[in-house]
Amino acid sequence: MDKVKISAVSYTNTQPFIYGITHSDIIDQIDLSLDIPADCAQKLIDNQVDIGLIPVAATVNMPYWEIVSDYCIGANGPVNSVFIFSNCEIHEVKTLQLDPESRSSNNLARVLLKNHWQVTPQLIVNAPDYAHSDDPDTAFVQIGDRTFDKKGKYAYTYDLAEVWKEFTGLPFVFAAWIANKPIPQEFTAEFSKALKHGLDNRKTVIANLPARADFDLDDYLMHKLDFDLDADKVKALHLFIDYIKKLN
Ligand SMILES: C=C(O[C@@H]1C=C(C(=O)O)C=C[C@H]1O)C(=O)O
Repeated sequence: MDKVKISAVSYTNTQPFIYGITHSDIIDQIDLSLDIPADCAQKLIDNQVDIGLIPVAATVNMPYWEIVSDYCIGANGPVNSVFIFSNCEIHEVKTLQLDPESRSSNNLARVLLKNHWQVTPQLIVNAPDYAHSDDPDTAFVQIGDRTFDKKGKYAYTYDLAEVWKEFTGLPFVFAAWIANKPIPQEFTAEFSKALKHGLDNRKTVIANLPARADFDLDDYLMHKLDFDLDADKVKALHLFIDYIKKLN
């Protein structure tokens, strides 16, 4: 059988899954690549891979997709790695610079700005520096490890999973394991077991990560991230997709 091609997110949030996959026999059946979230999505859309840990917002452009496994990159309340940082209070924002590596959080920011905060800033997709502007009315979507040392560096900080929870009462799913074609059940069952193995060994994963003085990796991987794709998260995923479709 050909190997199953899989693209996973190259950030710290995915390290438990990578540990589980690479410490299970299923690794012999997998051709694994690590990519930024936007590229995970593009590879799945372009059929360069069969399964991706892709930003759920990217499913909006896919003719066929199915969820693989009961695991995801989610949060039930603050996630501590997905923010709008801003030079001004959120209601004053005139320009929003998007994060080029994101698909879900850029859309989550737009959904919350429109429906929760009720402001409609101009969007900048390819800012010269996505993380910086001297303009006093500019805000920035930022995700992943690049945010770990950023809190306190901007005048205002908004954790987008926390604001989504205030807005909907629900957890949030940033990325899920999604296939662009039907995957044999024998494979998905073993793949799920490998993912669970990684989650069960998070303490080992954390011990193996380079320690950081500026970020609590244990709190992030054990508490802030919520990896279980439970019924509330599936509900949130579909609600989010509905909001995205109503954006324009
Ligand atoms: C929690 C996070 O979730 C992520 C956010 C994503 C996005 O905005 O498209 C995609 C994958 C996840 O890595 C994060 O990266 O900090």
